[in-house]
Amino acid sequence: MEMVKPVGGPILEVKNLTISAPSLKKELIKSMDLAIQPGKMLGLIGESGSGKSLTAAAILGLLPPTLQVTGGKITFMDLEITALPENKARALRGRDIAYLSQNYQGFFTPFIKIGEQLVEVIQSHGRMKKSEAKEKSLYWLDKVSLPAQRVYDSYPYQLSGGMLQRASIASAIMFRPKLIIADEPSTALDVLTGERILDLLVELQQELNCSVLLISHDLNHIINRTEEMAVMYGGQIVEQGSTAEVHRNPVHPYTQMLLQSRLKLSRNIPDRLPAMEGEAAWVEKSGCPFAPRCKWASAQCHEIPPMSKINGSHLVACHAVSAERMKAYARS
Ligand SMILES: Nc1ncnc2c1ncn2[C@@H]1O[C@H](COP(=O)(O)OP(=O)(O)OP(=O)(O)O)[C@@H](O)[C@H]1O
Repeated sequence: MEMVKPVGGPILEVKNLTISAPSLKKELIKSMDLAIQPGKMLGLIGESGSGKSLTAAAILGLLPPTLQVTGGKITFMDLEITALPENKARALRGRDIAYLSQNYQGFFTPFIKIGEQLVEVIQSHGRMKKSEAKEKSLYWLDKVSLPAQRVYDSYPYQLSGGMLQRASIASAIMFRPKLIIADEPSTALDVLTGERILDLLVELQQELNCSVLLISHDLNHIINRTEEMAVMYGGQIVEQGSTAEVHRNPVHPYTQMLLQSRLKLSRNIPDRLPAMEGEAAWVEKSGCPFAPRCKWASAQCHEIPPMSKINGSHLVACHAVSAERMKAYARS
């Protein structure tokens, strides 16, 4: 499939995307706008149930049959993914768009050696002799800092969690994808192994010069590793912009709450961290999704707030952000 990258434009653009569950008469993602620039890492953060994985599934063309895209579109390079027939979407997945999930245990079939599985993946995407496919597999296993030959000859159950996640990364990047969707790739690992996996992802992104959508519920991961970030609540993006700017100047009350409840290294550690009040399931159905947990909520919040520009690429959807406050941010 020939694709042309729009000059100067994003590699992936999600425009006004709405995903619905018709049987439940419910919109799970509402009017979402998101763009990832070539060679950049964008972090998507939100509590459980906010819609991060559904966004990933829609980009991959893998929404369950009970859900539908009922508005908007997703464009990758110059292709409208949301309008692609399944065979074309399948050709895109695993080749131009790679997917990494937290479920590395389920990535490989248990009783087939890793090497055999990698060779099969390579051969399924094009003609290549087995010996060449083996060489390619060993190259990428080595690239993710694994003892290549040993892992190639191992069954999945013979590897540790961190090694398996590295092997799944090798499999995902073997075709030098233009976009990697990493959905909580470190969540199921211990803290240090998880950090190393994220470091590896950043290294590979720079080496391959590809774009990454890093999905996480851990704000530290997003702040430490991404250039742009988007904050999701109840199926909507409530704030987005450069990570440094959103970190320095969080404007949406939800982003502020997330940042306040973050664990930081400090000499003066408080006895108790400020807890985030309420539950992620408290979502306003027809207005600002965060209204039920927001201390600034007013009657106006029964309507969906438009995205307003704070400065540069920094955008926020909040009625409580007054014009004066925006001007003050723009001046700071
Ligand atoms: N097949 C489905 N049918 C109906 N509702 C669904 C379906 N899949 C997901 N949902 C709902 O859509 C919302 C978003 O789910 P999603 O899995 O995208 O959340 P998430 O932010 O990825 O959460 P987590 O961090 O726990 O994975 C949730 O309320 C979830 O219950």
